[in-house]
Amino acid sequence: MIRHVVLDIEGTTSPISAVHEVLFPYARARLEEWVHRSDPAVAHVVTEVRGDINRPGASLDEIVAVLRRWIDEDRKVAPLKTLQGLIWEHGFADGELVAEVYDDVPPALRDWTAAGLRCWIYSSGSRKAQQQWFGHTGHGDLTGYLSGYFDIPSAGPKKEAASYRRIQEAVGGSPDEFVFLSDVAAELDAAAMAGWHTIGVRREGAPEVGDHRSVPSFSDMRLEEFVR
Ligand SMILES: CSCCC(=O)C(=O)COP(=O)(O)O
Ligand SMILES: [Mg+2]
Repeated sequence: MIRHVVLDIEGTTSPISAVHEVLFPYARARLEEWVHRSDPAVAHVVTEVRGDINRPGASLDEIVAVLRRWIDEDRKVAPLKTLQGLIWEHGFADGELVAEVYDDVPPALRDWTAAGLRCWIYSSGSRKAQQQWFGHTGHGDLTGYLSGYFDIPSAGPKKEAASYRRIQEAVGGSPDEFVFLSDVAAELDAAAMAGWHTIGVRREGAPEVGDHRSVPSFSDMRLEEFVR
């Protein structure tokens, strides 16, 4: 029986454009100023970037250039995601950023949690970013429906089966109690390899998701199919 619904963000709960055309440019425009801040969390990010590029002596200007390139290439790497999360946190607090979630997401979260399912987020965005995102949506604060958040540092990359096993171990329960919803076939493949149920979410115009059962929106998922 399904007990845990694990959700991807970009392309699943939220439009890809909300991440790529709003969040990414917001962080990109502020990177330079942030990298030069004397803040221990930022210093940790800088050290991690230097390690990732194997250049312990890289200047801050070089770090900024690397981070900008990673944003442009949509690289899902931990130091970039951590720094983006720090920058976005301020944007949400100031009211400059509001998270866009599809209209069908809040009622589905409400219905699933009311039926006893636990809902979790697994995204490449940092946990801080995920919490800010669901705390500041155009539909209000949705964090009350969420049991927890997983990101690259806490679970691992989304296209590796081991990451889903780590989430399952952290949450508890057997693999067949988990269902993962995502728009990316390789992520669904990895979850299926870990023994999870999978549902492809194909928002308008989205590509196919291989052999996984798919739905165009959360409203098209009948709860009884989950809890049977
Ligand atoms: C709102 S969290 C930030 C989303 C993000 O940075 C990202 O890269 C989206 O990755 P996902 O794993 O949700 O596709
Ligand atoms: Mg996605």
